[in-house]
Parts: sequence; C-alpha cells; structure tokens
Amino acid sequence: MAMNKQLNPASFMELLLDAVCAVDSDGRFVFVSAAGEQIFGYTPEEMVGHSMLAFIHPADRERTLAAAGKIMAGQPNPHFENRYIRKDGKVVHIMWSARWSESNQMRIAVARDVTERKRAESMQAALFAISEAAHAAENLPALYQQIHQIIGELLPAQNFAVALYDAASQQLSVPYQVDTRPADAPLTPPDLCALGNQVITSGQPLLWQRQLNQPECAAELDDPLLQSWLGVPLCASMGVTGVLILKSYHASMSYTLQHQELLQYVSTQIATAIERKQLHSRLQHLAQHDALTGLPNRALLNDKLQNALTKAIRHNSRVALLYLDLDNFKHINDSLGHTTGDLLLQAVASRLSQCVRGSDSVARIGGDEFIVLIENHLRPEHASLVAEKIQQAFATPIDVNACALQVHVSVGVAHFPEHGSNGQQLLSHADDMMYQMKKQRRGQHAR
Ligand SMILES: Nc1nc2c(ncn2[C@@H]2O[C@H](COP(=O)(O)OP(=O)(O)OP(=O)(O)O)[C@@H](O)[C@H]2O)c(=O)[nH]1
Repeated sequence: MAMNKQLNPASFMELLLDAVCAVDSDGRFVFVSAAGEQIFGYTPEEMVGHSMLAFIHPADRERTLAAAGKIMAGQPNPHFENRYIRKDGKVVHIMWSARWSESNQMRIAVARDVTERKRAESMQAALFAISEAAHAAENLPALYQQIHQIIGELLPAQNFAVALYDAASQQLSVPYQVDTRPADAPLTPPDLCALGNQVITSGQPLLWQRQLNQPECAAELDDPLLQSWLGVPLCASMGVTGVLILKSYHASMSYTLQHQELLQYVSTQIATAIERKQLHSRLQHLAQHDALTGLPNRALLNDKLQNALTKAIRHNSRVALLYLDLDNFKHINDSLGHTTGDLLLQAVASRLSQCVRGSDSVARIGGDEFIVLIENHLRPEHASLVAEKIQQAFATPIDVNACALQVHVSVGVAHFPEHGSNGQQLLSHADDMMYQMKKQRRGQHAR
C-alpha cells in the first residue's frame, strides 16, 4: 500500500539553503526563513521587526532603497546584488530575487549567499587590473599607486607600502608608502625594514596580530598604535624581489590568514608587473641617456627643448641654450689615452651639472659637445651669467689619473624667441656662436 504522505510546504521552507524573506512597505523584516541565520549570522527572531537598512552595508543602502522602490512599483527584480554586514562583522554578498505582493503589501524575496563567487570574481578582476596597469601605467610610481588601488578593492589597505630588495647592495628600499599613522609620530622607512627583511630572507609571508600576543620580533612592533602587520614576498623570475606590506592601526581591524592568502594570490602578478615596468624604465633610461656620463642624450634633450619651448610660448617666457665644446679634446685622447679621455668627459659632465639650477638641464649630444638648457629666467643676461660661471668653473684644472688637466670650453648662446622659433634653429644658432668663439680662440693662440 502506498504511503499517503501529507505535503507540508512550510517544512520545505526550513530546508531551503536560500533564505526566504518578507519585508513590509516600511522596509522592516516581517519574515525570515531558517536559512537566514546561516547567511546573515542573525536568527530570524533577531531580524524580524527590524529595518532591513540596519543590516545592509552602508555603501549599498542608497542603491538598495532605489531598487526596493522599483520593486514596490511593480517591477520584479530577479538579480539584485548587495552586501550585508553579518552579526560577526563580516561582509556577505547577497543575490536577491524579489517581487512585490500587492495583496500582502510586502516584498517577497529569496536571498542567496554569493560571497564566494564574488570573491573569485574580484580576485580575477584584480589579476586582470594588475596586468592592465603593467601596460598602462606611465611609470613605476604610477604603477605602485594603481597596485595600491587594486589591493584596496580586495582587502583593507589604508596603510600600504612596496619595499624592493636590491640584491647588489643587499638593501631594502621603500619606493611607495602610504601611512595614515598620526603625524606626531612620523614613520621613517628604516622602521619597515626589520620585518621586511625577514620576509625577504625567508621568502615567506609574515603576519603579526597584537591581539594574539605574538612576540614582538622586530623594533617596529614596539609601536603601540600598530595592531597588525602583514608582509607578503614579491616573487618574480629573479627570485624574491621585494615585499608588499599592509598595516592596521585600528583595534577593530586585524589582518588574518584570509587576508594573507588574498595578498599572496595577487603578489606574483604584482611582482611580474613591477619587474616588467622596471625593465621598461631601464630601457627607456638607456635610450634617453648617455652611457658614459649619465647625462640626457640628444633625443631627451630634443624632448626637453620642445617642452620648454611649448611652455615658453604659453607663458610668454624665455628659453636659452648654451652650446659647449671642449677645445683640443682630441689631444687628450691622443696623448693620455681614451680611458683618460673618458674620465675627463665624466668630470666635465659633473662640473657642468654643478653650474646649473635644478630646473635647468645639461645634456651630452656628441663626443665632447654638451648643451645647457636654461628655463625660467627673465632676462638674456641670465644665460650669459651661467656661461661665465661655467668658464670660471673650468678655470681650475681637473684631476684625472693623477694629472691636472686644464680644460678650455668654447660656448655659444642662443635665446628664444630672438634666435629662432624652434629647437633646430636655436641649436644651429648656438652652434654657430660656439664655432665663432672657437675660431677666435684659435686666432688668438696662432698670434
Ligand atoms: N675618450 C673619448 N673620446 C671621445 C668620445 N667621443 C668622442 N671622442 C673623441 O673626441 C674627439 C673630438 O674631436 P674634435 O671634434 O676634433 O674636437 P677637439 O679635438 O676638441 O677639437 P676642437 O673642437 O676643434 O677644439 C675625437 O678625438 C673623438 O674620438 C668618448 O666617448 N670618449
């Protein structure tokens, strides 16, 4: 004989993994099924009678109210996502399927916990964003900033630093650091180093939580404000190249193993992005600088000159160029050797750089030819003063390989706007002036 089972839909409801909820027109929970406790951390009794808004993540409240308004106006919504704050403080992502019941004057909805899916999605999105940033960021500082932003989407990252290890000098430097610690106790980069170095040496992440009374294994943990410290190694093709560092100064926020795993998950991609950008920067530097003296080369000078002229035209201001060429440099090479000639060129570059302000530039455009680009000056006499200063600087011989070498420099000056409207014309004018000076000097010596 077949069993005559009585159907009891209410008992099915208790078994559902998704929570069934009813919310009245004032936005209060009227009913929450048993699954609600698993999802929200509150028992249905703790939720019923309370405003739905009280449980919603503050950043999602406005959006949720707008969606609720539409549902109450008769537009069912089977795919609305928002975040709730669980009783244990954790954030839970909910996918709602909701409609308005006119007869009951309630929103009837089913809530599904999609936190795991969201986590996987945001980790994928972070990886994608990091590889995008590696291509799009203009330079390394911009890349660090973008990495900070991307990590901030994944976990609390108010206090974040990138520390990089230089294997040659065995030093850890901190090229990027945002620290919200009160200004009366400023943080200096060496404070980061002890723990950072531990991460580098071990190649393992390091998580310190004050609340666990972990031993203070480094001086930086003496800081009474510090609640938690998390460092994850950056492992690239060359091994461990640095550390990503997160810190918390809030007793309510301590980094956990879950945070550590998240950071580790993206750290390899970040290490690769930094490595790629560093390589790019090195290649760019090589392409724009003279290998012997480290000064900007002709290509970079042309860029700088173009920028200077664009600014000068916009602000109705001046630009001056000094074209410098050493006299009889060939003789130094021929008599003392090419190596001495190289050392002399390096010393000349350094002496020239000391004669100009930070806003001016010195470039090496050929064997013994240098250019000084002078910006931000009011009168032509200023450029003449710089030229004089250079001649005075070279009045003292330069010591190279125990030889005191007397260097003479011929200098030609060109002014914008008087001697040309573009870089080419200015360089050509300054070259002509320099050559005239050289001819004059030769004439004087011949006499
Ligand atoms: N040591 C060294 N010499 C270089 C380098 N580049 C070019 N030179 C040499 O620099 C010399 C430049 O010769 P010139 O242009 O005749 O210049 P100069 O002997 O100073 O003659 P004037 O300019 O007429 O006074 C040549 O002997 C080049 O071989 C370099 O990187 N290192």
